[in-house]
Amino acid sequence: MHFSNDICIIGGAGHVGLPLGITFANIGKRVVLYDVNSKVIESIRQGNMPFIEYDAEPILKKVINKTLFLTSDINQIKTAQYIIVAIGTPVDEYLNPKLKALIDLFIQMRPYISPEQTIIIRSTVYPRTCGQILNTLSKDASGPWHIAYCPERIIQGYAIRELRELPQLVAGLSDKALNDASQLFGQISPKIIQVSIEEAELAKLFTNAWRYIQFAMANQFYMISAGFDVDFNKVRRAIVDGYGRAYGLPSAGFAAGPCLLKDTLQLAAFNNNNFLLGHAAMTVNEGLPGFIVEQLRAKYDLSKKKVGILGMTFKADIDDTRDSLSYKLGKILRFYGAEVLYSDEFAKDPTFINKEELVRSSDIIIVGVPHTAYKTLKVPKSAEVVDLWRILPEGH
Ligand SMILES: NC(=O)C1=CN([C@@H]2O[C@H](COP(=O)(O)OP(=O)(O)OC[C@H]3O[C@@H](n4cnc5c(N)ncnc54)[C@H](O)[C@@H]3O)[C@@H](O)[C@H]2O)C=CC1
Ligand SMILES: CC(=O)N[C@@H]1[C@@H](OP(=O)(O)OP(=O)(O)OC[C@H]2O[C@@H](n3ccc(=O)[nH]c3=O)[C@H](O)[C@@H]2O)O[C@H](C(=O)O)[C@@H](O)[C@@H]1O
Repeated sequence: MHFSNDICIIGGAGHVGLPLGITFANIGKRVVLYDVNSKVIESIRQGNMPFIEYDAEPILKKVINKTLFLTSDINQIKTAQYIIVAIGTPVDEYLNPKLKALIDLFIQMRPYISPEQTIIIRSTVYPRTCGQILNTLSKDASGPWHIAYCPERIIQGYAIRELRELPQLVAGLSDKALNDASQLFGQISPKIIQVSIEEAELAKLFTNAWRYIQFAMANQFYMISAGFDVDFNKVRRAIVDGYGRAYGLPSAGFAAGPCLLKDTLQLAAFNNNNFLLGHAAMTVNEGLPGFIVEQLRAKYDLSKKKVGILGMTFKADIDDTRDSLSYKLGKILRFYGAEVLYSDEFAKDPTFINKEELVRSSDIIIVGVPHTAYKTLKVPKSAEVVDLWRILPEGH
């Protein structure tokens, strides 16, 4: 069968789908990005990245309407040899994985796909989801379907570089799926690591849970140090100095975003909520804003204070506010009557003020996220500063 396109990415306007599409289009593949968000599609068509992904926009401008195309017409998925699925896979308000959207997508796709196509799941999935998708597609005795799982492992903001640097885990529910997906990703990844579907599903979740737990470790140490009136950063520096076994100890700070917590919870749900370390990490990381507020409350009547939060995104030097802990911090401060000011270098919001104004008008300044621009920000000596990341200049 002849396909007029090489790849169709479902969820192609998202943080995972778009940089991946740009990367394949840049090596000459004909890529169609299919997404339900037609407003964002239009903007990408004009060559504009809808969010920060370093180094992506110049390549987007080069490939758009040449090898990279956008559509909100589901019919287009018929046209591609490979279908890559990169839609979101969140947990719900009861901390359970929301599987329905992904399964429903396959039910919706079913009339437009054929067994000649290779389907690659890129989203992070709850274990055994890939098998369920195969069952869903095979219900009417059609097939055989070729489904691969190739989890995305980039960190947001640096996908263009990391897609070329990171080894790619590849698993298949058929030999053809495994070979096709390995062949495709072999063209952009330096190394293909073939594993079983179950191994790949767990590998992805273990990676994120492991990172989340590491950050929780640092945050717990920070809280113990603070309760003891000791500077955790100094302790950390002393620990890692010349002591290789401790190099992996991160600094303390808000560990948040759309992936680490949600993937830790997916793993917990899969293991019948028997994941003590994962749940403990959630308690520690999600408890950090409250801990900071309690420390401040021990010193001040917050109802008489203006508190400024520097950095509203979920991590440094990007514009994504999804699941950022800075908002939770703001909410708790307001609960205790503080007047709260927000500022960010990248996220746009008409209620935010600029960083200079924020530091000028706040009694207490808390760094939510260590944007590089804060390295040279002059903070009045009179202000109380909470800077877990130690990003502000020394001696404020
Ligand atoms: N953001 C990241 O850096 C990473 C995310 N992941 C995983 O990748 C997956 C996607 O995450 P993000 O890209 O961050 O999400 P996102 O929300 O940025 O992108 C998802 C895209 O899918 C579209 N979409 C949703 N339902 C659709 C449907 N039925 N048909 C067509 N398009 C649809 C949305 O409009 C959106 O543009 C998740 O499973 C996530 O855990 C994995 C590694 C890194
Ligand atoms: C194990 C791992 O490194 N996971 C990555 C993570 O990427 P993500 O874009 O969420 O960024 P991240 O740099 O890990 O940051 C997540 C959170 O951790 C915080 N953070 C980061 C570095 C640090 O030393 N301390 C810290 O607390 C950040 O501020 C942020 O709130 O989640 C991605 C995902 O699955 O979405 C995954 O592909 C990435 O590889």
